[in-house]
Amino acid sequence: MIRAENINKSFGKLQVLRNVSVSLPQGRVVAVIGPNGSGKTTFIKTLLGIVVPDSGSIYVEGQSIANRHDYRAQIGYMPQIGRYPTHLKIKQLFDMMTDLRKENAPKSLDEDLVAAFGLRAMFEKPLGTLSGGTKQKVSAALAFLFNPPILILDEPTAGLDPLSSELLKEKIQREHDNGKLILITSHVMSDLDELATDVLYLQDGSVQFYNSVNDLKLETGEQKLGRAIAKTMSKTEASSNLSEAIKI
Ligand SMILES: Nc1ncnc2c1ncn2[C@@H]1O[C@H](COP(=O)(O)OP(=O)(O)OP(=O)(O)O)[C@@H](O)[C@H]1O
Repeated sequence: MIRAENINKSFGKLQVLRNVSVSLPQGRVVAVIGPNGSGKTTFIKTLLGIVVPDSGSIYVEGQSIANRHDYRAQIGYMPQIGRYPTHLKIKQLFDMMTDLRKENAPKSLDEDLVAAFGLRAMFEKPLGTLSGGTKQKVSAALAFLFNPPILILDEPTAGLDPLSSELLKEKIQREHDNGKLILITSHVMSDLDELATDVLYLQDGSVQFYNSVNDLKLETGEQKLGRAIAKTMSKTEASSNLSEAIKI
């Protein structure tokens, strides 16, 4: 469970997150969506402690993350672009990560994705020589490796071939069935339609809405998530235009 309270973040004059407050419970797959530059990755990075908010608080399993790092062991993170030391081989990266986690690593590693993606056959390849998609596979396999209760996946299927994308979605679904909290940012609506239980929509750094997928579909009468979101957005815009008009 993650709770964010009144998160604000600016980079110079640009305010990227505005009073973001949300509760993200275990057992949900929350799609974090919004236009390019709306603050999705920045929000995710505040949860991971990579970006420190200017104000507001974040709690993981009820405990504030301020000035702590140990909570990170509960989160598996797949970045939008994995940047790894180029000379390191895949095997060395996995060994290094396992070594770093030694004290709080689980008894058995989750190597489902290592097997599904056939990564073992590439273990001796230096990371700098890998294709973009293969690097994505390494990032995905690492995110799931320590069986964390929370997964944060930034554009997980971008750059993956169709089969690998399906394998990753099947894995996400299995971990959802295991009761994990999974946050996904993606612009691929069909993927989110298959996976998400909830939608957190950010625009200009503010939460426009945070609803369950079922409610969004019921309220709009739309069966497809993309259409349900578009309809919800047009209602939100219409109501904000109306309130602007009333002010005038
Ligand atoms: N470290 C930084 N320094 C300055 N500006 C930043 C930094 N990180 C992000 N920004 C700016 O903050 C805004 C939000 O960026 P962010 O990456 O969070 O958006 P996003 O919603 O994830 O976008 P996309 O859909 O394109 O991935 C952008 O205008 C971006 O240029």
